[in-house]
Amino acid sequence: MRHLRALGKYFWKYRVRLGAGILFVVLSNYFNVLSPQLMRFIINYVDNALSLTHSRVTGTDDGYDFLVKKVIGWIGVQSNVGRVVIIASLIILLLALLRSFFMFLMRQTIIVMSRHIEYDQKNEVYAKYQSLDNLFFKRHAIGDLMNRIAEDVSRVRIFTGPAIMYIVNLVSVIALSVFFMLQSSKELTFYVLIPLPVLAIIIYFVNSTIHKKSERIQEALSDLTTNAQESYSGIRVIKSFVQERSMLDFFQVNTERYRKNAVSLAKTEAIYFPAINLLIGISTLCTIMIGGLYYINHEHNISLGTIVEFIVYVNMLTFPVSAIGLTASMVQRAAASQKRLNEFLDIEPEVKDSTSAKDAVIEGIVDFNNVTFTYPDTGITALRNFNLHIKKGEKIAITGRTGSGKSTIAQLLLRMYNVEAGNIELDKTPLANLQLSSLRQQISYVPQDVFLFSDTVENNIRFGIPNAKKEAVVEAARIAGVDKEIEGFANGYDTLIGERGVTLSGGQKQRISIARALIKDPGLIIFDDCLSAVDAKTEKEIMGRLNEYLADKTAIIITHRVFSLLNFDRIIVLEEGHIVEEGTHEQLMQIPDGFYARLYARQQGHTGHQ
Ligand SMILES: Nc1ncnc2c1ncn2[C@@H]1O[C@H](COP(=O)(O)OP(=O)(O)OP(=O)(O)O)[C@@H](O)[C@H]1O
Repeated sequence: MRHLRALGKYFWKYRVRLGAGILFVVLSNYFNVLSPQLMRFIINYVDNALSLTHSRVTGTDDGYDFLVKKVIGWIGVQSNVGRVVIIASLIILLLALLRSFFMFLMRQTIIVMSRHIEYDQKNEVYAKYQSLDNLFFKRHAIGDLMNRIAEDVSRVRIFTGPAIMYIVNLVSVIALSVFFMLQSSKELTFYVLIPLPVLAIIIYFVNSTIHKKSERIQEALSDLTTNAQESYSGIRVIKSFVQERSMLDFFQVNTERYRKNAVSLAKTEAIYFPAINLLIGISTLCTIMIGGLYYINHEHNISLGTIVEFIVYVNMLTFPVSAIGLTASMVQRAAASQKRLNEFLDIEPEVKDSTSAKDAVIEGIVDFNNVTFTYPDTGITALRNFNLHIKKGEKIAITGRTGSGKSTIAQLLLRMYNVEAGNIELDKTPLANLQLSSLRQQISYVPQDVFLFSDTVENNIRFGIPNAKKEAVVEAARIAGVDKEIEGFANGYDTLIGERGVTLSGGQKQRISIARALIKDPGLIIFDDCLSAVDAKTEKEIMGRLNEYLADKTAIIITHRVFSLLNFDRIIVLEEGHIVEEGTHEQLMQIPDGFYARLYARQQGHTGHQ
């Protein structure tokens, strides 16, 4: 429960709505509890008037609300019994209308408030995601992250909306009806309420069972969703490896678990409502039986009207009391969800701006000084005492075996992680002293694994510069060597990419992603093996155009293909996180049995005929 305290700021923000909502709930219940009193009046009045019971009616004006007293005073002057009945009935109808009107207002305030809070919370969670670093995303599964923004926030909304409404309703309906019951007859109230503690105990136990079972269902459902999600995204692999059957079997194991839990929950719920109805029925029975006996024996001022009044009160309590269990589980679930949200919102990203971080124009001087870096999640040391100094405008190529630490250099330059030992400087300023947004905005990075959004080609290219002109988009596409293909699409640059649009080839995706980086026109550019999916001839052409574009820029190109690196100022060969060969193409070719020379010879053999 204490976790829900975090919602205090939202309740404060929407205090007017909340306050009005609570008032409307109370008012709607107030008008609701007046009608049984009028019923008592009508029955007693008729009973009296017809003298059916030889003037045994007693207590007719006891315990009425002052408003009811006023109404009775007003209609009591009528001489005709039929008119009194009709007018009183019309007033009961009016009370029902008033009640409904305030119920309408209560939904308009409390439920609307809950939607506002939901909106604010979703934005808060999303903003937090954006501020977190790579490490967080490595440690959490996508499904789990999705759940926070969808499932947890909506469970909390069920608390801020319906649950709060039910709680206020329950408290006010019990308080008001018990108050008027006591006004009417203390003795009868006592007997009518006897079953209630039993009811509360049953509700408590059955509800906690329901809660546990619902949690299990939720877990099973979450596994099921993750399972389905993976199958959809990996459908091509599943089909090509002919694993449909085993995936289906696996899915069925999950659905079976879900079914078992759901059936078990349905069985428990099947006991819940009949049990509540039985106890409420017992209350009604007590009213009729004990009230009847009092009435027959002229005891405790009980009239026929009082008995009817109590029956209506008992029925009035049925729904709110039977909703106790549901409300309690809404609160429990919301508390569990809010706990998860609080834990998440309290996470401090390891990579963040220091107070002294400044916004500076990056020229492109790079220094790695004795950098050692170990990935915190895997414990793999990707760079060891790594030193690299790049002058402004220099073009550096990095090659080396897979896993030798090439991509890590890019990740560290973008400050996706903090280094463990040593330091990295840009333009002779330690990375930690540069504002993260400024740093990342001024470095153009093309990652190894391309990601394009389900949007148009044009918007994907201008992603980093949302207001870039169309000409700039086209120019970036031209340098990246993908303009002709885009123009060949039926909708050109407006072609939609992704699930609802065209499926691009790996090479096309890579080049659009390059265009996205080029449009930023930065001082420092990093390409991480981003031409691996294009053929050697296209790569050479693109490299040719890039050379022009890169003239005054610092560039780091990570690649496994070395034949197009001839013009590079320096080529670096990495092995297990440190440099093993370094120099120009000519210099590296001189190293007998060197990694570069062998790689070059091998690739020349493959590409010589192209
Ligand atoms: N995000 C990560 N979390 C944990 N370990 C990682 C991560 N990225 C890389 N590693 C590990 O760090 C080492 C260096 O990886 P890196 O990606 O820098 O190599 P690479 O030379 O770029 O390889 P490739 O040529 O295959 O892209 C590898 O052993 C890899 O398993």
